[in-house]
Amino acid sequence: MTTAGLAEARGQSIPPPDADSVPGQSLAGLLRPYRGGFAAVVILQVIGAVAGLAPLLAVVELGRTLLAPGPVDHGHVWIVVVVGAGGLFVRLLFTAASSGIGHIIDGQVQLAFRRALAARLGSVPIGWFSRRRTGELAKVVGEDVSAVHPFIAHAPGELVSAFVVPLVSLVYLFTVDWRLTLITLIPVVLAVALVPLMMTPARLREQAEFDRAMGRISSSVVEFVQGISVVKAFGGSGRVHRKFLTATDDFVAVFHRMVRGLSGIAAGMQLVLSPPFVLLVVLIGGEALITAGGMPPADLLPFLLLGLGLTAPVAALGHGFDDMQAARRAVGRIRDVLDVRSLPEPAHPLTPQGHRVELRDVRFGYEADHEVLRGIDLVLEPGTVTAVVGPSGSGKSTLVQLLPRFFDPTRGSVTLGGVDLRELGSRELYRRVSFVFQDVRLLRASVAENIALSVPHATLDDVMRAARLAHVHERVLELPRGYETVIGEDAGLSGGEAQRISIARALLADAPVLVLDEATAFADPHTEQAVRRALGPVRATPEGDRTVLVIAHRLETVADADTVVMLENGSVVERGRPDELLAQNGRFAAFWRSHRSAVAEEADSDETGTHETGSHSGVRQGDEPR
Ligand SMILES: Nc1ncnc2c1ncn2[C@@H]1O[C@H](COP(=O)(O)OP(=O)(O)OP(=O)(O)O)[C@@H](O)[C@H]1O
Repeated sequence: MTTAGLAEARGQSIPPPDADSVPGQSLAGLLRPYRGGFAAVVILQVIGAVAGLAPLLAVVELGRTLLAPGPVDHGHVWIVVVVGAGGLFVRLLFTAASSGIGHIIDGQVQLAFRRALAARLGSVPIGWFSRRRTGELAKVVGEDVSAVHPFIAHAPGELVSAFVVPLVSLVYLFTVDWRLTLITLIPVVLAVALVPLMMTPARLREQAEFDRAMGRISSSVVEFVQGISVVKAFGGSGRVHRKFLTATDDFVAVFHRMVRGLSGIAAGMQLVLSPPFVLLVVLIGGEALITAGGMPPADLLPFLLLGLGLTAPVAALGHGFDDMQAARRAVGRIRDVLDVRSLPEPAHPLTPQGHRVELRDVRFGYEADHEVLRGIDLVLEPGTVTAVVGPSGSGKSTLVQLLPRFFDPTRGSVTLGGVDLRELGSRELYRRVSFVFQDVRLLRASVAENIALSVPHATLDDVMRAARLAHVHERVLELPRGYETVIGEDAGLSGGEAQRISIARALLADAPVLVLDEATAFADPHTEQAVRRALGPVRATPEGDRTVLVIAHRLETVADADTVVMLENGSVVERGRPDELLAQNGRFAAFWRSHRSAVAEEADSDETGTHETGSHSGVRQGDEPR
């Protein structure tokens, strides 16, 4: 059973979000409210960029005035100096304002992204989490959202200024001398001409190989880190280490190939955009025009000063390219999460009558072309325990997860008290259905809070009563701060203890429908008693007899069940009372016999001391409460 325990904690405790609080927003939709802000950033940046030309033009004008024959016009010089200084001041003021607004918008956009992601994560099917690692989701909400920073805070302003300044300069230079302007553009034209050479199929193939080689390194590191205990215990470190070395060697080869292909073009680009080359072109062209074309020497000055700025757009496109690529990939991952379909909430929720559970021709597959449940018909009567048994992979976990609506069936329906679960509000659903699965998730909160997740107003007496029923009270009292002990901080719990806390949680919730996956990994006597307590004989709840569905692993649970359902390959192959099924000597009887001999063998090996306890498997403790 793989379902994230996060789901368990959520299902029993955190109120599901209201349907209308879940925004079905796309990225464009999220950015729409900031259109005005982006416009302000761009306008302020344009004004700042244009004003920034004033000091340069002032220098040009000063040069011309001072170099002109005849007496110097001091009044004119002063005006030019003041205009230049004023331009500089305006530039600083407006670009600072533009950058400030850009950063404020960035903060707001990041907050909006994180809120949208949180809302979406709160509304996706709980089962969706089972296929994702917590770290992967934390990366999307944390790092990936932060990675949009250059995209939102810097790109609009920087790009605008990188294009506006050369454009205005060009217009001005054309008015001075159109011939030298065209000559000054030669480096830009050469640089642009080199760009297609970076995009040839061979270069793109090398880029793709580079990405793949990076991916191989990352996955070999992840494999090593995640499986470090298994790798160490089973001596596989050599193999994993070799895999890492091969991945890095591969990467070096791919990187060399890519650099060899690109280096000539990149060097050429650097050369033509470099200030010495630009100045050389301007000087050679200017000199030719002065001597042969009759251009006044003072007119060379603006080209020397402004010519260097003309290459800025090309440089700007290259500069920050990696950041922008990273931001694009991050935005893609954010969009993937925002695009996950929410579990629809009914517009007009219905109220179930009683808590009879019925599955009618239920079909379900995680992938479209592979059905895991193939037409299940099942009725769970109140006051009865139904045990699901079957070989590994037969679909037991998938089946029971449909009751707390981890997924909706792809065909057929699951009803509770005559109401399709899809017509039931999720608050109502989790009030009526509680579950204890193997993958227990305890929050980094006190023991009392962990038990009272689903009933936040429960008194300490209620909590202790539930803990006693779940046979964990004595153990809690031994913890450093009793019920106030913060799990994962003040103390850790064994797998069985965590399982019992989770059972106490379900017992306190006292929901009329209980779904339980009996964990054999924590088969200590206390946990077994807790499971037995959860299954009965105290089956009555304030709302009538409890309906229980259990994935049974222990023979006692199977024998005590009212009904046994034998699953094979996603279909019910036998069902009935356990003794009757045994008497029929069919599939269940065969399964029972092989199970019993396996248990006997295990007991023998226990006696010889070779039994594995697996005490911590499937338990995550000390997660931050949400
Ligand atoms: N999250 C998932 N994504 C894709 N396939 C899944 C997922 N969870 C289970 N499956 C597949 O669905 C099938 C049924 O799995 P399920 O866990 O329901 O069986 P099970 O009877 O509970 O097995 P076990 O007793 O080993 O826990 C298996 O083939 C499994 O690989």
